[in-house]
Amino acid sequence: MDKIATPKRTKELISKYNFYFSKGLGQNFIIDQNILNKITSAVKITKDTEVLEVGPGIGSLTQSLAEAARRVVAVEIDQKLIPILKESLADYENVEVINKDILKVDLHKLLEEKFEGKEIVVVGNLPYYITTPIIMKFLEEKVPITAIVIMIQKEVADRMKAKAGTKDYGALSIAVQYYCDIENVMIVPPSVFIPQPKVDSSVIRLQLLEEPRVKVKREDLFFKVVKDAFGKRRKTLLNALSSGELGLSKELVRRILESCGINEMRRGETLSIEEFANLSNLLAEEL
Ligand SMILES: C[S@@+](CC[C@H](N)C(=O)[O-])C[C@H]1O[C@@H](n2cnc3c(N)ncnc32)[C@H](O)[C@@H]1O
Repeated sequence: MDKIATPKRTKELISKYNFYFSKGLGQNFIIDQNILNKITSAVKITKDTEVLEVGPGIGSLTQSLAEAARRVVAVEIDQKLIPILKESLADYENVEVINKDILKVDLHKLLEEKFEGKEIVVVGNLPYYITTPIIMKFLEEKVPITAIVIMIQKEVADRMKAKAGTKDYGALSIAVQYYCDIENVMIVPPSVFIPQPKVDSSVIRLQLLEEPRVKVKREDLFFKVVKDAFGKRRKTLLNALSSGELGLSKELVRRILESCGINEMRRGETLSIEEFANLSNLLAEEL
């Protein structure tokens, strides 16, 4: 079948199958082939590239990916889309569609079963209601992937990229920057989707680092310190860390901050990822 990313072809397919959009599943389909071409080129496909696509919808992006990549496995939760995908992807022998919730998939098993594993890239115009859980699942489970190329709400992309001391900087910035380098691909207006979302979207490429950006003694502790520090943004570090889930005493927090050379009156949002690592490493020795 020829390319379906035009308003006319998309509407034809949707009406042929009596498909109705589910807002709850974050369904906004791209109807502009140029955008799909740019996403596909951001995947930086080589002869070894295998793609795991999250949420193929009616298969518009899947078509472009399948033309360039060695293999595409697309995981779609909505059973109503499966017959449409069968039709739109009928000509692509290197595509497999799996009708599952990506959050419930055993990713290591899936990758092992479906791919050769030389270079796996996760790609998706993600359902916005679960963007962060999806990305964090891939990162935290340490799935052997090279990169993640995703379209997400611009506001969420801004938070991922944010640097210390800015208003967007938070636990999400640290979590993503701990595992990845982040590259901007483009900003996408609502007009290229049906139905149109209310906000701008961003396409970004997360390039997985070979080693996390900073060395930490205990990863769980590092992320707990980050969580507590940002939990109460208006509090000083001393107060935030001594009233957080870690249950640390003021005396201990004061001593650790002093050993790290961090002023206790600073707020979590001013600490760099290196400072958080330093702090959690000293704490690891005391707990
Ligand atoms: C924003 S749409 C993108 C559709 C298509 N890739 C495009 O760009 O036109 C998000 C897609 O993710 C699917 N989806 C939502 N939640 C999902 C989940 N938990 N697992 C897998 N797919 C999901 C939706 O049904 C929808 O098809």
